Parts: sequence; C-alpha cells; structure tokens
Amino acid sequence: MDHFDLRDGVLHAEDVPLSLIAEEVGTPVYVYSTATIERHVHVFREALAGVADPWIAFAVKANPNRAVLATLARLGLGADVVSGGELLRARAAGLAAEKIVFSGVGKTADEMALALREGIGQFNLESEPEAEMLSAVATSLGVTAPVAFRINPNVDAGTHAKISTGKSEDKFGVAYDRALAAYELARNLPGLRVQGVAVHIGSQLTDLAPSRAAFEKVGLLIAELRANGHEITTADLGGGLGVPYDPSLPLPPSPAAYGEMVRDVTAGWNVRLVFEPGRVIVGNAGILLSRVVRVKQGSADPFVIVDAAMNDLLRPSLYDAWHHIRAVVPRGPSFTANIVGPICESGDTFAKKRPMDQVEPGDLVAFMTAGAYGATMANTYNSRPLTPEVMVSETNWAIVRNRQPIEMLIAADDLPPWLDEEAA
Ligand SMILES: Cc1ncc(COP(=O)(O)O)c(C=O)c1O
Ligand SMILES: N[C@@H](CCCC[NH3+])C(=O)O
Repeated sequence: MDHFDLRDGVLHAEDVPLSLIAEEVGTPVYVYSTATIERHVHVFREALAGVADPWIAFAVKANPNRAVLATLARLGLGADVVSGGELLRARAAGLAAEKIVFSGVGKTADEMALALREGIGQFNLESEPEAEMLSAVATSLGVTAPVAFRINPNVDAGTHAKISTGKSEDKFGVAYDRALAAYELARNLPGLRVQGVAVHIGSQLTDLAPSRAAFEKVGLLIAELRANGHEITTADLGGGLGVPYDPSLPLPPSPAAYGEMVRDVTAGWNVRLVFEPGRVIVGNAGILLSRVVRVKQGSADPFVIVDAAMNDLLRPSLYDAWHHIRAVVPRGPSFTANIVGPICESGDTFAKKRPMDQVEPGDLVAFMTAGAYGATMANTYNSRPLTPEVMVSETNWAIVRNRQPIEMLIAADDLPPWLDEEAA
C-alpha cells in the first residue's frame, strides 16, 4: 500500500486524508505521494548498486506531470522522452538536457531540431531513414548528434500484445539482422556520433527471461560493433519492469532481482548503462480517487456507478487491465459488483463480478496503482473535463493540474467564419 496508508479504517495519502482532497478538489482526482516516488527511486537505485554510474532516464510517458518530473529532477534522474512535448515538459521541470534520451519511431525534423538545440544526451534511432533525417538536421544546425540505434531483438516479452515492443512484427527498432549495416550507414553520415546500443521489449514485464535474452543480444552486438571499429560507450536497456496490480497474482520480479540479472548479463561490457523505468517508479505512487454516484441493481450483480470513467483511467477498457478498487472508508462486509463509469459505452467498465468493499452512494473509492499511464492517457470523451491531479508531501498537498472547467473546453473550439456570425 506504500504511503497510501490505511489508518483507523481510513485511507490516507501520507498524512493527508483523502476525504479532504475529495471535498476541496472534487472527484475524480489523481493523488500522488511524493514519499512513495522518492522511495521507489531509492529502491531502483539500490537495486543497481555495483553498476557504475547508471543513467536513470525516467520514461516521461508514464507520468508527465510537471510536479512529478520536478520531484524526479530533484533526485537527479534523467528522462526518456518520445515527443517534443515531453522534451519541453522535462526541461520545464528542471531535468538536465544531457540526461535526456529521445526514443520513438516517428521523430520529426522539428522535434530533432528542438532536441539538438536543447543538447540532449542521446537519440535512440529506430530506423535508417531516421538516421538520415537526423544527419541532415544536425548538419544544417552545425552540431553533432549523439546516437544509439534501438534494435529489435525479436523477443516475446510475454506481456499484453498492445504494449509488447520487441517482436519482429512490432514497429519498434531496427531488425537485429540489419543492425550492423545501420551502424555502418550512421558512421558515414555527417553530424552523427555513434555512441550506443538501445533496446526496450515492452511494458509491465513479469518475467525476467525475455529481458535477459534481449540484453544478451545487445552484448553480442556491442562486441561485433567494436570489432568493426565502432566506439560504443552506452547501452540503453530500456524500461518495462512490472508492478503488482492484482494482489491475488504472484509478484512481478523485484527491482533487486532485475538488478542482479542486469549485473550478471552486462559484466564486462564496459559501457555506461542507461535505464528507462516508468511504471515501477510512479505506478504505485498514485491513486485515482472517485465517488460512488449510485448503486443500481442489475438482473444479476449490482452495478456500482462511480464518477470516474474510461476517459479518466483508460487502462481497463484498453488492455482489460486490472486495478484494485477499494473503499476509502470500508463499511464492512464485501459484496460482488460490476464497477462502471458514466460514459455511454459498455467498455466503460472497470471491473466485472468483483468482490469489493460494501459501498453506498457518496462513498469514496480509490483505484490503486494508478500513478502510471493514468492521468497521462486521460481525455475529454463525452465532454468530460480532464482529470485534475494532486500531489501530497507529508502534511502538505497541492493541486498540480487543475480540473479544466467545461467552459474552457468549449472556448477552445474556434468556429469557422461562416458559422461565427450565426453563433454570435
Ligand atoms: C522506449 C521506452 N522506454 C521506456 C518505457 C517505459 O516502460 P515502463 O513504464 O514499462 O517502465 C517505454 C514504455 O513501454 C518505452 O516505450
Ligand atoms: N500505456 C500502457 C503502457 C505503454 C508503455 C509505452 N511504451 C499501459 O498503461 O500499460
């Protein structure tokens, strides 16, 4: 439960009762614990003890809230970004440019120019044409881009198909058997300085064996590249370590076990290792706080209708993801219910036939493990405002992204000239 503690039957975020936040900010609202984020960074770092000078680049996509990024910046982390927007957010939060790596298959020339001007630490290139584009952009700016190729090791990560990234049919990385040729190409392109190899096979990984297999391929490639005269100084092992969502399932590998595997596979590589953890840092540092609107009897199990919906937390409807849902103040015996949101799609279902705490209209419920890929995937479907976010630190708490009033969403739409007059 980390720092969302149950005390006297009440769920607290650090030392702030969630009921206070719900009253003042309204629901649904994401709540993050600073202490839990700090602890997770500490645990991840400890797990890498013995790895010389690890470069920990937080995967910004997992939680790009500026307060979260600023917390990580204060702890000395870098960032893995996948868009110009993420890069700007990371910089605005105070993350050092030289600790930023830039991943993604579709970087545009504008995004490359932005990253070059900022002076980021590494571009993880995902194709030969991307190398050619970066070479042209860097040359036009008169700078040199530090690059690695992300290779596709053709390894099945054993995770949900939509978040698996290391199989040959996935769009990511350069096919392993094309890698040597890609490095030859890059060596001869002006404006590029080849420095590393990168890999990332997927997210919510619950078995270390596929990662080990992928890393072993990276090790072989580094040896071949060096034999061909390339100077390889970094190896980016990506992110992906899973977190516990469903308490009835076996625990995913611990950061310590992951660290041990990494040390074992990379012994003798003589490179600076880069890590891109996202979920493992923030997943269990956040909850989505919601209120029960009503309980409706179905022909079988009751429907608990809450004020959070698939637009606030997309994971259950997109990946059939499981989030533990608990009453903030338990009322005693559990019952079996379907937990749903108000959106007009049957996919707006958080849990089916779920044994859960007894709840009544007005009660607060917490969706646990919602700190990663929660608020960042929220949207305004059904013209619902974007979910606000709150950060707690000991006895302090603050809104770190406000709920946008629906008036703002309406005002954001411009009318074309031929409708403008009519509306006015
Ligand atoms: C390139 C890259 N790095 C890092 C991550 C972070 O993954 P996770 O949040 O599972 O650690 C992802 C997402 O899967 C990614 O695509
Ligand atoms: N959005 C996914 C993770 C995607 C990882 C991105 N590479 C999830 O919620 O599980």
